[in-house]
Amino acid sequence: MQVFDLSKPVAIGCDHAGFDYKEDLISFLEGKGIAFKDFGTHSKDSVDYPDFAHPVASAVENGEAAFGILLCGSANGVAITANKHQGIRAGLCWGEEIAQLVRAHNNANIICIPARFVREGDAEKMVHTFMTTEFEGGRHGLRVNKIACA
Ligand SMILES: O=C(CO)[C@H](O)[C@H](O)[C@H](O)COP(=O)(O)O
Repeated sequence: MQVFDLSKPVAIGCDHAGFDYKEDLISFLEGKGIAFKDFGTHSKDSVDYPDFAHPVASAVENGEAAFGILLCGSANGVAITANKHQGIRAGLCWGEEIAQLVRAHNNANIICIPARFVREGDAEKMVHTFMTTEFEGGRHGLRVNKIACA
């Protein structure tokens, strides 16, 4: 099922801790024929996660990207950063069920993956689940509508 507008690229970014997983997820997207925009980082050299999380969040926020994938060691840094952006709902996911719930209940538009705490294959499964799960709306829509601050 296509949930996101995949005529737009997927925005993906990470820090040094997420670099290997980002490369794996890029291969995963390529294997599915899904376009992506890689916002870096491009090596395992130590960097600061906000420098990569902000551009990914901006791309999703301004409609340039279908959805976002962010990775760092714990995923807390990228999630906290991305959620500073209006219209961004970035959810920290560590398993397929959480990836399903963050879409179905929270209408998340960025998945944040803790590379140092999940297996690479599980990251692929979570991204697949995230991008194929529809938002349920209903009572969850009422709640999501209450998230934004004026
Ligand atoms: O997990 C992170 C932020 O939430 C980052 O990946 C950092 O890398 C993490 O804080 C660990 O930092 P380090 O410089 O790799 O020791």
